[in-house]
Amino acid sequence: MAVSIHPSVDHGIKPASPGFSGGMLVCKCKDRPVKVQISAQSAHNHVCGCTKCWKPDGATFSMVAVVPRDAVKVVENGDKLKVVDPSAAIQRYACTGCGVHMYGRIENKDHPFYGLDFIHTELSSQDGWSPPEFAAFVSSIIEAGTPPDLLPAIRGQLKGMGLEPYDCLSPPLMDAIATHVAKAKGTLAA
Ligand SMILES: N[C@@H](CCC(=O)N[C@@H](CS)C(=O)NCC(=O)O)C(=O)O
Ligand SMILES: [Zn+2]
Ligand SMILES: [Zn+2]
Repeated sequence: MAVSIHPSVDHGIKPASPGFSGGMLVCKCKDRPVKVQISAQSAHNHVCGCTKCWKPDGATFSMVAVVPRDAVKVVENGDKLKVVDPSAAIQRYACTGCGVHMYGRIENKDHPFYGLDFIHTELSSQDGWSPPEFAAFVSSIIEAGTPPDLLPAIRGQLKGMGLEPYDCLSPPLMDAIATHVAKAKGTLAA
């Protein structure tokens, strides 16, 4: 039986709208919801199976994308936000009322993804965000409680949806990380 990958992809993946330039992320609190204004189209959207990324109820994967950090502005009820794990590379700001992660920020200037914030575009009622392109950290769903013997079928399900499964990030993103590291070490090919 097919699992729910994520509610935003289970019934088809919506395409990006040309010229789309952002929207409002809203948490799930009825009272005083946290609102975060995003003033850019998302990039590198993907589903992530890791245990750290926020997943809606019933979903096996999170859906997560990046935007430039200066395109992220907390506009309402930011007093409800708290960093989930201050020791993580990505500081995930979660609503203390409903538990939803509103954005994730990297403060380490040497990190390959410094300057990009992580967001869950499903928290916005606007259509037109860039769609997920691949599935990351697929094997990590086992750590979150998925039976290991379901993995071959889940990888097949992801492929059938056009979300190529990887057990880390996609090859272009892994190459970008390695290029950053090689530059820092002085080993990048000329
Ligand atoms: N197997 C681990 C993988 C965690 C992991 O490395 N997640 C990736 C993808 S979001 C990452 O970049 N994490 C950095 C961080 O959480 O700060 C888990 O599921 O907890
Ligand atoms: Zn909330
Ligand atoms: Zn993740």
